[in-house]
Amino acid sequence: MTDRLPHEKGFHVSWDQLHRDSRALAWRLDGRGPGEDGAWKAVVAITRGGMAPAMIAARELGIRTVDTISVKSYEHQNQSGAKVLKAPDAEMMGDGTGILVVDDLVDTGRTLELVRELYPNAHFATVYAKPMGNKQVDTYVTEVSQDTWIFFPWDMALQYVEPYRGKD
Ligand SMILES: O=P(O)(O)OC[C@H]1O[C@H](OP(=O)(O)OP(=O)(O)O)[C@H](O)[C@@H]1O
Ligand SMILES: O=c1[nH]c(=O)c2nc[nH]c2[nH]1
Ligand SMILES: [Mg+2]
Repeated sequence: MTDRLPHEKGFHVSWDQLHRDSRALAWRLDGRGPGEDGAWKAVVAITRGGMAPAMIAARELGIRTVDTISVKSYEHQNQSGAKVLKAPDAEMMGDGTGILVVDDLVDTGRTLELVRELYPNAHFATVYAKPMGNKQVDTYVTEVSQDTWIFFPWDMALQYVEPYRGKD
């Protein structure tokens, strides 16, 4: 996105790390819902990046009702133009009460801002957060600096690298 700072650093997340961090997120949310015994009504993943963390959190918390919201961000000249391409079940969502909305990360906060406008009473959780957007998140696990690009395991592949001293 044009308004993002250049990314000086890279934060590489393996599947194993993502699993551990998503579990840690789930444990922080355990018993904090508005239902009996602090139960949550449902998990809603912001696609696509929120799907793996949402699945892990739903499994940890014993939540079987899982839905998705798809948000597409557009590059407009003067204002943000995020648009919902696919909404979760309206009856289930209501104003968001008891709903755990999960994404992989918050960066500028634009995606969560839009979803928050639609469901103001939902609880917003991400695994990773950058400072620009962290006020949009209720619960997260790890903060990285704004000039860090987070590389997720689904965007990466193992590759051969030359030895430091070159080939024999
Ligand atoms: O805080 P923001 O600046 O809005 O950025 C965060 C969003 O950007 C990425 O999704 P992206 O829109 O790239 O789509 P994807 O999840 O399908 O990869 C990420 O998964 C978050 O949803
Ligand atoms: O893979 C990603 N890494 C990031 O740091 C990021 N910020 C916004 N969208 C992102 N996607
Ligand atoms: Mg996303």
